[in-house]
Amino acid sequence: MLPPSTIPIFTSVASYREWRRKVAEGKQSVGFVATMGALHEGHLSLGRRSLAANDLTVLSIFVNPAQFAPHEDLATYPRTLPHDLELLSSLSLSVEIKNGAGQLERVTRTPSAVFLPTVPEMYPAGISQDVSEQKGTFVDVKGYGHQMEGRTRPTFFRGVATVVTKLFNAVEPTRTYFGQKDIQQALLLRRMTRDLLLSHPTPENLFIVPTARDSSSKLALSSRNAYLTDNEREHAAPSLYAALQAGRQAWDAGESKESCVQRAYALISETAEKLNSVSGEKVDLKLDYIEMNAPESFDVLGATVTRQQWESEAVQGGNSGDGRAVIFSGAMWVGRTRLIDNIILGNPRNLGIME
Ligand SMILES: Nc1ncnc2c1ncn2[C@@H]1O[C@H](COP(=O)(O)OP(=O)(O)OP(=O)(O)O)[C@@H](O)[C@H]1O
Ligand SMILES: CC(C)(CO)[C@@H](O)C(=O)[O-]
Ligand code: BAL
Repeated sequence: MLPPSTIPIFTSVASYREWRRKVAEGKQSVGFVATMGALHEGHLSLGRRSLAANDLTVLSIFVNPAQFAPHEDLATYPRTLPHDLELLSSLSLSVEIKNGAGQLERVTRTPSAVFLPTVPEMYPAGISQDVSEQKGTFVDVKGYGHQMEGRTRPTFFRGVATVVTKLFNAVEPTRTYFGQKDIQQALLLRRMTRDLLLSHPTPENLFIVPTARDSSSKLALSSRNAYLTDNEREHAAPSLYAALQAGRQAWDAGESKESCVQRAYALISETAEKLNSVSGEKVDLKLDYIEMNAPESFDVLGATVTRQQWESEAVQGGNSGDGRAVIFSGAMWVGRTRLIDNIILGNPRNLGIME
């Protein structure tokens, strides 16, 4: 039984498509936000971007087994559907639009539909989390899924690209919105839409929305933050963003990549030492990686590269010269919770990140 919702919920591709067909007759634009639920302000910020630019907004909630490795947290991933639906019911945005007579009119937009498919609906042939057992059709964005997050989660992007292709095929969005928090995911999906010649959405219509953060600690909002204890959330988790900021300062001051990464490492080590020297609840803080990567290839920057060298090097496709962007990202374990975060060194607009 589904919890009550003021927004229509579609649990099958067929029922969604029937609704979508009627919408298409009215030639209305459809904005789409894909989520795994346990919604928070980060998801809502994506929703608002969609409401601002589209006649209709569809959100999906689907915890995709294919992107979790067998040892990962699929079973315990937070599932909070009633609360998610409440949040979506109170999501609205007042926008000015041109009416049929060409006059400006103020209207209030709210989400139009929630796509809430079951696992068999998304994987009719079944799905194993073990890639060696999988059969059928999968989408692999070759060459872009093994760096950064892909080093620790080698099958993650295959699972993401596969499910997002299915979601795009089902939802047929005009525009779609992904979060900068998962920057590799967003850039890889944009590449996928280009490589697969998708029309719903086109690559230009895949938008990347800046990371929503806790207003005081600056911790990136994330569904998995629900795993954190109060102590971990307050004292340990914010050190990842602080470490990235320390590295940024060094980059801006002209230090080499290696030195920037070391400064970031140092900040996390100091935090870990401090936490372990005070009595009380033990906080187990372990860095997975902190690295700088080129946004076009995800290649790791050379150890001696400085900002000046990076900006003076020519690259194809707009991301060169002043403000040439670098992805500075990291992942860290706080107890049993794996957190990720990133900042863009240089101009985020060079990567098509919204303001
Ligand atoms: N803090 C955030 N700011 C902006 N976008 C976000 C934020 N957190 C998640 N998103 C985006 O919301 C979309 C759905 O993400 P998802 O449902 O996995 O949430 P999540 O908080 O990233 O969960 P997890 O803890 O599993 O990483 C993705 O495009 C993701 O990048
Ligand atoms: C894009 C996505 C919804 C695919 O399952 C997921 O990876 C996420 O929530 O970021
Ligand atoms: N937001 C990314 C989803 C995942 O970690 O599985």
